[in-house]
Amino acid sequence: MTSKQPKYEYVSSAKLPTRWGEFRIHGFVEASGQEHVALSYGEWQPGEVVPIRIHSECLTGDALFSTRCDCGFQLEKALKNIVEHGKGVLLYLRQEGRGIGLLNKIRAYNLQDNGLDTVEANEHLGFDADLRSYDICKLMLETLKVSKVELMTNNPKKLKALSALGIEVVARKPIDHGITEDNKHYLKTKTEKLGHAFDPHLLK
Ligand SMILES: Nc1nc2c(ncn2[C@@H]2O[C@H](COP(=O)(O)OP(=O)(O)OP(=O)(O)O)[C@@H](O)[C@H]2O)c(=O)[nH]1
Ligand SMILES: [Zn+2]
Repeated sequence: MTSKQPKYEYVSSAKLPTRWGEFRIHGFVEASGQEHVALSYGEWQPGEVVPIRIHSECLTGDALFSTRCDCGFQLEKALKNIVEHGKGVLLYLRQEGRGIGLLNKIRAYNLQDNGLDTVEANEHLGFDADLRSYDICKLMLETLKVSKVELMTNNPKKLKALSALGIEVVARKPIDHGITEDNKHYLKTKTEKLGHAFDPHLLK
């Protein structure tokens, strides 16, 4: 008899107090060994619409205060929104650099310092513009008993990916927070080439 190994595993959870309130952190691991975490706040009934953010790892923006991108600002805003709303989930996916990894992202930044845009830089290095997968979100949300969501994002790919996984996306909440002179060009490129829904007035 053959038994199919689960592709992902839920490992454990613990309290995670933050500057904005006390979350719970949940650990997940993929068969490849890649680790991810989810932060949950508050409680909900089965079938209730829960505000969520799917955030891809950005060490430079999330932890090192970089203003080259909007990631750190969005992360902080998402956690604040969740606490203000009284409930919600942050899925923190460890797919740094849109899936190319930290050191390749630094290579891509170097190319951008020399004139390429964020998409051209990825392509110059031999990668697609965006290598991320959102498949693990299904297990993470199932584990947290979330089936209907309001998604904080400007990225249409995340909406499509969740719907394809059978998660009902009831609404999109824009998260256009953290636009700086350092990241305007990057955000414009994401709007023009990757389909992000940014209000063009904000990027002038
Ligand atoms: N390859 C590459 N990755 C980048 C660059 N700048 C930021 N990133 C990565 O882009 C990802 C941004 O992820 P998210 O915060 O989920 O943002 P998003 O896909 O733009 O979608 P929303 O913020 O939800 O609208 C992170 O993994 C960053 O590390 C870059 O110039 N090149
Ligand atoms: Zn970033």
